[in-house]
Amino acid sequence: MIEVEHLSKVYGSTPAIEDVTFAVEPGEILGFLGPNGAGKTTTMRILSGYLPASAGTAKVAGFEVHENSMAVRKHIGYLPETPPLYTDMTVEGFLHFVARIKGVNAGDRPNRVQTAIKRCNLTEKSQTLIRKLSKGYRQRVGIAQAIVHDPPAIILDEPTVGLDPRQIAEVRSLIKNLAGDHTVILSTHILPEVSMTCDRIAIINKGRVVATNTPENLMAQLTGGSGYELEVEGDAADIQSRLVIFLQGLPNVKLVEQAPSDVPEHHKLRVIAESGTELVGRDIAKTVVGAGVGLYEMRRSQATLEDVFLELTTEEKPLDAATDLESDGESEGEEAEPSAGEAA
Ligand SMILES: Nc1ncnc2c1ncn2[C@@H]1O[C@H](COP(=O)(O)OP(=O)(O)OP(=O)(O)O)[C@@H](O)[C@H]1O
Repeated sequence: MIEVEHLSKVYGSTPAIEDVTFAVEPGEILGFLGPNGAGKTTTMRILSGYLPASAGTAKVAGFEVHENSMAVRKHIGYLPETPPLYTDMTVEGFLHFVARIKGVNAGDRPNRVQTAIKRCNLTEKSQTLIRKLSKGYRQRVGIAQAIVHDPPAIILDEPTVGLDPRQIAEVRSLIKNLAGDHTVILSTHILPEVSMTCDRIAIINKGRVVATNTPENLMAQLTGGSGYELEVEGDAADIQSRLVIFLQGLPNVKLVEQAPSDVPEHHKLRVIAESGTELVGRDIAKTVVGAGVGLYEMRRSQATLEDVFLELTTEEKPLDAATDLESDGESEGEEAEPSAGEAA
């Protein structure tokens, strides 16, 4: 449904994205995750047909975004970071207006507008002027304008920014309900957002896609993934010379790390599994006891999405072959300012 190949964008002499490649399957929700300034908005604006790329291609529903930008706008719903709303219109009036400019037939418009209003829980506000709405309701109108023409692909740039926790939960469940019938790309730098909402994640850092995979696979591939955390009691020299060495000799153990502890004789260890393998907890417990060390506590630890994100965006360390990696790309392009009225 969405295919991006070797896409680059340069603003003046500043590269914003370089050689970005990924695909989104029909009905899938892809989380586009990256720190501030990573290039998420730039990629989304190119995909929506509002910004020309400097190099590479992007196709939505089979249409090349630059060559067929009008067709793309009909097949895509776009919610920019700041929804462009005509605040002197009522919710329903604005959605009729957007439906018209998106090419929905006059006969179909009332039905499409009512469907978008219902899906976004806007029924009680449908006759309210947009300027009188709270931020949460405005965001829902932003999503309603993105789906009113029933596009197969929807692109949402930071859809929950500035919302309160209840509104965030509502917007997330709305997005989940859109999947299946629609292909969704959701940009965010909020980690729980992607793990709760998305089927797959593309992590972008400094303009490059550094990983694309399911959240589970990313966590499984992470170096220093799953393992056990131990709290043990004993002489520091014994821990170092015996226990750590014994633990390191167990099958599938990649590394044994020692964390600082405030209490003397009380030590915290982390036993980390080789990528893609599991450790046997019973063997670890036996090893501790066999080394003559007291075992206070032992619990499984799993790499979190935050670990993955920090590892990939702090050091730009690529994952293994199951992850899409991008190579260098060169491009040139023009300066572009965000255009007004992107939704419309
Ligand atoms: N109109 C512009 N002119 C010049 N440089 C720009 C322009 N828009 C973005 N950039 C630069 O391009 C890079 C990518 O910006 P972009 O807005 O795409 O990142 P982002 O991942 O969406 O960030 P954020 O999460 O902060 O919105 C940044 O270095 C930014 O400063």
